Amino acid sequence: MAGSGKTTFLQRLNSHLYSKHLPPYAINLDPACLKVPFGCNIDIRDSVNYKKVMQSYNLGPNGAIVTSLNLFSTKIDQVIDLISKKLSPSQLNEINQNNNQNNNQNNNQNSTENLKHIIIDTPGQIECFIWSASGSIITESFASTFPTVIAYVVDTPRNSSPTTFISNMLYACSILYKTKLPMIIVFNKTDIHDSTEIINWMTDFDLFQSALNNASSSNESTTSSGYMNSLVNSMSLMLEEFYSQLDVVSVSSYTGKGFDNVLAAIDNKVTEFNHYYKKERQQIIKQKKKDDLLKKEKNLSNLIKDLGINDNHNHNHKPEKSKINTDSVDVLSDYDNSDNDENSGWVDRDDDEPDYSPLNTQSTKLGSQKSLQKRYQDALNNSNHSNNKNQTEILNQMANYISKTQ
Ligand SMILES: Nc1nc2c(ncn2[C@@H]2O[C@H](COP(=O)(O)OP(=O)(O)OP(=O)(O)O)[C@@H](O)[C@H]2O)c(=O)[nH]1
Repeated sequence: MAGSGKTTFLQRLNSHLYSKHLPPYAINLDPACLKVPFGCNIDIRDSVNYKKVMQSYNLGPNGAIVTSLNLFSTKIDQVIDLISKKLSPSQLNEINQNNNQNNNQNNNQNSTENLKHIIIDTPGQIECFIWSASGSIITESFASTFPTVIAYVVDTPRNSSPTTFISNMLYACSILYKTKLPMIIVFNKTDIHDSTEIINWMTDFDLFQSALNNASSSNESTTSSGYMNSLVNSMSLMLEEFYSQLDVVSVSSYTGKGFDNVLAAIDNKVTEFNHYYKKERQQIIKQKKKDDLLKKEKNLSNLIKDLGINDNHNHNHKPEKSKINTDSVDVLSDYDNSDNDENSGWVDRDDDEPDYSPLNTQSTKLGSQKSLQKRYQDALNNSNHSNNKNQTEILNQMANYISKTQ
């Protein structure tokens, strides 16, 4: 939340880690801030000029933050590479094993650094980072390479009213479900307001309700208080499930109180990330790869159709009967007279319609980039235009171009 003390919190966390001889890798992603009060390894302001973005694209402050982040996100792979180079070989091995990759393994055998924490400051406006495309790209890139934890910094004095508290928790809830990453709620500024009562609201519904009643009775002039109370009450009940997924810490970035608890909570959430979240992420990435391949397959079919060349891929698409295991499950088609019925219940496709059936999607036809390349070549070889040397050459060039760009 804007002004909750994120930058001050990171400044204190940075110095706390230094005092423990665990210097972090610090990144600033807020292009609009005037000054970063801690030493940054990567600062978005070094690569993007926020004021120029505003002028060049004729944007307001928030639009310029989003555009600056968009520009920066195009280089996020380089950022990840740079950080990977700071990792020790054993850390890198662990990451590569977890990600089933072998690349980068030998790049930094000489690295003696033992980097344990990467801290990232983000713009305060939720819509600029969490709900923007570049924000998703940046968080996804980090989360698919390193264990990633979100610290949601709450301005404790400003959240002493139950209504503001619930609105803030709804914000946090939306971030948790959007990013699908483990989250720590950090109650900041406890040097000016104690957070114990607010934290108790998260576990004790009666306490929260009496605080809400007290607040509304002291503010009787508000005509909508009845509606507001019942809404806030139901929301607090709804958020119970959300609270159970959180680690909560109270800190003062001003005095430095509570930062050992922050480190303990981070360790706890990293373990949680490795146990639960990573599996889910890998599933998502796998599904995304499958969807991408399907999309490429569809685009290829459309291209081949547009070029007017023959593609044997879409013919003979009916699955072989022997491949369908009908022994274990009774299906309607069991009652069909399959000998008399030519199609055995399979609907004929148009000649030019690509086959997206599950059987086909799992086959080797969609298995790799190579198979797509082969399909181009086969289609070109079968082309009616094969006699025309020039045209085939052009088609070959196009096929090469497309396979490179995919
Ligand atoms: N008393 C007190 N003040 C704090 C604490 N943490 C931050 N502040 C003050 O809160 C104000 C906002 O802090 P920032 O760190 O700039 O907040 P931010 O969330 O990074 O702000 P944006 O990036 O603009 O959203 C500053 O005046 C800080 O000095 C704290 O623990 N105690």
